Amino acid sequence: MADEADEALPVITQEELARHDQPEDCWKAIHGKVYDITDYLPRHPGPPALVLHWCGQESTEAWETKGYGMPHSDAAGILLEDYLIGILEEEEASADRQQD
Ligand code: HEM
Repeated sequence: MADEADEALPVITQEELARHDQPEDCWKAIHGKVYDITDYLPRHPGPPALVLHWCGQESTEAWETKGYGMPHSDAAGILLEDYLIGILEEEEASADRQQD
Protein backbone atom coordinates (compact mmCIF):
# COMPACT_ATOMS: atom_id res chain seq x y z
CA MET A 1 0.00 0.00 0.00
CA ALA A 2 1.36 3.42 -0.94
CA ASP A 3 1.34 5.86 1.95
CA GLU A 4 1.40 9.65 1.63
CA ALA A 5 5.19 9.81 1.64
CA ASP A 6 5.38 7.32 -1.25
CA GLU A 7 2.92 9.36 -3.31
CA ALA A 8 5.21 12.39 -3.13
CA LEU A 9 8.04 10.44 -4.77
CA PRO A 10 8.62 10.58 -8.54
CA VAL A 11 7.49 7.66 -10.68
CA ILE A 12 10.52 6.18 -12.46
CA THR A 13 10.12 4.28 -15.72
CA GLN A 14 11.77 0.93 -16.46
CA GLU A 15 13.77 2.73 -19.18
CA GLU A 16 15.08 5.31 -16.70
CA LEU A 17 15.98 2.58 -14.20
CA ALA A 18 17.93 0.73 -16.89
CA ARG A 19 20.10 3.80 -17.57
CA HIS A 20 21.60 3.59 -14.05
CA ASP A 21 23.47 0.32 -14.43
CA GLN A 22 27.02 1.30 -13.51
CA PRO A 23 29.03 1.06 -10.26
CA GLU A 24 29.29 4.87 -10.21
CA ASP A 25 25.55 5.26 -10.90
CA CYS A 26 23.59 2.29 -9.57
CA TRP A 27 19.81 2.22 -9.13
CA LYS A 28 17.83 -0.86 -8.16
CA ALA A 29 14.09 -1.55 -8.01
CA ILE A 30 13.00 -3.63 -5.02
CA HIS A 31 9.35 -4.34 -4.18
CA GLY A 32 8.14 -1.59 -6.53
CA LYS A 33 10.41 1.15 -5.19
CA VAL A 34 13.59 2.54 -6.74
CA TYR A 35 16.77 3.04 -4.74
CA ASP A 36 19.96 4.88 -5.71
CA ILE A 37 22.48 2.74 -3.83
CA THR A 38 25.62 4.16 -5.49
CA ASP A 39 26.94 5.59 -2.22
CA TYR A 40 26.30 2.35 -0.36
CA LEU A 41 28.10 0.02 -2.80
CA PRO A 42 31.62 0.45 -1.31
CA ARG A 43 30.24 -0.50 2.11
CA HIS A 44 28.20 -3.52 1.03
CA PRO A 45 29.42 -6.68 2.80
CA GLY A 46 28.58 -9.12 -0.03
CA PRO A 47 30.70 -9.96 -3.09
CA PRO A 48 30.89 -6.81 -5.32
CA ALA A 49 30.28 -8.68 -8.58
CA LEU A 50 27.05 -10.17 -7.23
CA VAL A 51 25.71 -6.82 -6.06
CA LEU A 52 26.83 -4.83 -9.12
CA HIS A 53 25.15 -7.31 -11.46
CA TRP A 54 21.75 -5.91 -10.41
CA CYS A 55 22.42 -2.20 -11.02
CA GLY A 56 19.74 -0.82 -13.38
CA GLN A 57 17.46 -3.80 -12.84
CA GLU A 58 14.40 -5.03 -11.02
CA SER A 59 16.21 -6.72 -8.10
CA THR A 60 13.51 -7.93 -5.70
CA GLU A 61 14.44 -11.58 -6.00
CA ALA A 62 18.17 -10.84 -5.56
CA TRP A 63 17.35 -8.73 -2.49
CA GLU A 64 15.20 -11.51 -1.04
CA THR A 65 17.73 -14.29 -1.66
CA LYS A 66 21.19 -12.61 -1.54
CA GLY A 67 22.05 -15.13 -4.27
CA TYR A 68 21.93 -18.12 -1.89
CA GLY A 69 18.37 -18.25 -0.59
CA MET A 70 18.49 -16.05 2.52
CA PRO A 71 16.70 -12.68 2.74
CA HIS A 72 18.48 -9.56 3.96
CA SER A 73 18.05 -8.72 7.65
CA ASP A 74 15.49 -6.23 8.94
CA ALA A 75 18.43 -3.90 9.66
CA ALA A 76 19.43 -4.05 5.98
CA GLY A 77 15.83 -3.17 5.05
CA ILE A 78 15.92 -0.08 7.28
CA LEU A 79 19.25 0.94 5.75
CA LEU A 80 17.80 0.47 2.26
CA GLU A 81 15.08 3.06 2.91
CA ASP A 82 17.78 5.77 3.22
CA TYR A 83 18.42 5.35 -0.52
CA LEU A 84 14.80 5.57 -1.70
CA ILE A 85 14.40 7.93 -4.68
CA GLY A 86 11.15 6.92 -6.39
CA ILE A 87 8.39 4.50 -7.28
CA LEU A 88 8.86 2.09 -10.19
CA GLU A 89 6.35 2.60 -12.99
CA GLU A 90 4.21 -0.51 -13.42
CA GLU A 91 4.39 -2.43 -16.69
CA GLU A 92 0.70 -1.69 -17.46
CA ALA A 93 1.27 2.05 -17.07
CA SER A 94 4.18 1.80 -19.49
CA ALA A 95 1.98 0.00 -22.04
CA ASP A 96 -0.77 2.64 -21.66
CA ARG A 97 1.68 5.44 -22.33
CA GLN A 98 2.86 3.83 -25.57
CA GLN A 99 -0.75 3.73 -26.86
CA ASP A 100 -1.24 7.50 -26.34
C1 HEM B 1 19.90 -6.60 -4.79
C2 HEM B 1 21.09 -7.13 -4.86
C3 HEM B 1 21.85 -7.57 -3.63
C4 HEM B 1 22.43 -8.79 -3.45
C5 HEM B 1 22.46 -9.94 -4.45
C6 HEM B 1 23.02 -8.79 -2.12
C7 HEM B 1 23.76 -9.86 -1.60
C8 HEM B 1 24.33 -9.87 -0.35
C9 HEM B 1 25.25 -10.87 0.15
C10 HEM B 1 25.75 -12.09 -0.65
C11 HEM B 1 25.58 -10.53 1.40
C12 HEM B 1 26.63 -11.24 2.30
C13 HEM B 1 26.16 -12.52 2.88
C14 HEM B 1 25.21 -12.30 4.03
O1 HEM B 1 25.43 -11.42 4.87
O2 HEM B 1 24.20 -13.01 4.07
C15 HEM B 1 24.85 -9.33 1.74
C16 HEM B 1 24.84 -8.73 2.97
C17 HEM B 1 24.25 -7.49 3.25
N1 HEM B 1 23.65 -6.66 2.34
FE1 HEM B 1 23.21 -7.11 0.44
N2 HEM B 1 22.78 -7.60 -1.52
C18 HEM B 1 22.08 -6.80 -2.40
C19 HEM B 1 21.67 -5.51 -2.18
C20 HEM B 1 21.80 -4.82 -0.99
C21 HEM B 1 21.35 -3.46 -0.76
C22 HEM B 1 20.67 -2.60 -1.82
C23 HEM B 1 21.61 -3.16 0.55
C24 HEM B 1 21.35 -1.89 1.34
C25 HEM B 1 21.31 -0.68 0.82
C26 HEM B 1 22.24 -4.32 1.15
C27 HEM B 1 22.64 -4.44 2.45
C28 HEM B 1 23.25 -5.53 3.01
C29 HEM B 1 23.58 -5.67 4.43
C30 HEM B 1 23.32 -4.63 5.52
C31 HEM B 1 24.19 -6.91 4.58
C32 HEM B 1 24.67 -7.57 5.91
C33 HEM B 1 23.79 -8.79 6.24
C34 HEM B 1 22.30 -8.43 6.43
O3 HEM B 1 22.02 -7.47 7.14
O4 HEM B 1 21.42 -9.14 5.86
N3 HEM B 1 22.35 -5.30 0.18
N4 HEM B 1 24.12 -8.93 0.64
